[in-house]
Amino acid sequence: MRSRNQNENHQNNNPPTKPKHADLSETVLQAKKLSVYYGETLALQEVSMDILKNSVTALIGPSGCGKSTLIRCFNRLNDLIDGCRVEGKVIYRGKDLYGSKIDPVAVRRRIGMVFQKPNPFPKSIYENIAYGARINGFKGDMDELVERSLQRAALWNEVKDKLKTSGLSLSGGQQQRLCIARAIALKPEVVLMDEPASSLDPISTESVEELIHQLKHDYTIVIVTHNMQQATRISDFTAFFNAKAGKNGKRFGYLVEYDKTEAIFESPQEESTKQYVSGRFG
Ligand SMILES: Nc1ncnc2c1ncn2[C@@H]1O[C@H](COP(=O)(O)OP(=O)(O)OP(=O)(O)O)[C@@H](O)[C@H]1O
Repeated sequence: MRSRNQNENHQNNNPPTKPKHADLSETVLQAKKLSVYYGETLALQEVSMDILKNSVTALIGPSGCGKSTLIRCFNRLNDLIDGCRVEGKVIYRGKDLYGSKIDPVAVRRRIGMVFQKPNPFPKSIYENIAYGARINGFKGDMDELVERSLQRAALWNEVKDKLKTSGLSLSGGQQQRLCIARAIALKPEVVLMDEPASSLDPISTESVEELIHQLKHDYTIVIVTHNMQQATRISDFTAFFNAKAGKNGKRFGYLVEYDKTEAIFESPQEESTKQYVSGRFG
């Protein structure tokens, strides 16, 4: 637990981990002194934070402070980036996801990802859900899984009469809900979302936000967003990241402050958080 007097000049020697007033919640994911390098360049320094079950945690901060880098660590997507190296740990269900015996594909089944731009497969709406389930060995009633996943993603009523048409024929907002349906069909415990509404119009954004709000009853959600109103609307906890130059002059990201969302926006403890959430920088 962070001290309210902690000074960010401490350079994360004693970083915040749990948001305040959240001690009773169960920790699902835990970053422990997590640093990420691209080649020799430090991108993110020693992040320690707990992600709490059945909550929405927003990662906010100026461009380049490492939000996407961090969220990709939570399901080992950074493995797919050449030259990306991770130090420290990500603990999920008592195991370090970066341990030698961990299968990253299995990790991504439990910890799904929804990206900024909707990326449905060039297949039918039905197959967008069924394909992933099938290759992951699903043997149950596929029609039922497709319907349930689309229901859960608040898309069923709009697509139930055209399940055979291409997922690419849907609007941007519908495509993003299809991608969310595809992610939850695999029954993940955690859903990571990297700016899931930033390419959507306001009405589609509202429906995706409403969906996120509902999904947290069954899933744990971590979302990167540049939209601070969105963070206040949908998240329970907010982590503010910033970037600064190291001795070599290169900038790296670090966690400044992590707390309940209302505390971050109404009574932030760090000056840079205050400036960021009031729109004075970034
Ligand atoms: N694939 C990559 N290869 C090399 N460097 C990268 C790569 N991805 C990110 N970086 C660098 O890592 C740092 C953090 O980038 P990242 O995209 O994680 O920040 P961000 O906070 O998500 O930014 P934004 O808000 O602009 O999306 C930046 O300096 C960026 O240039």
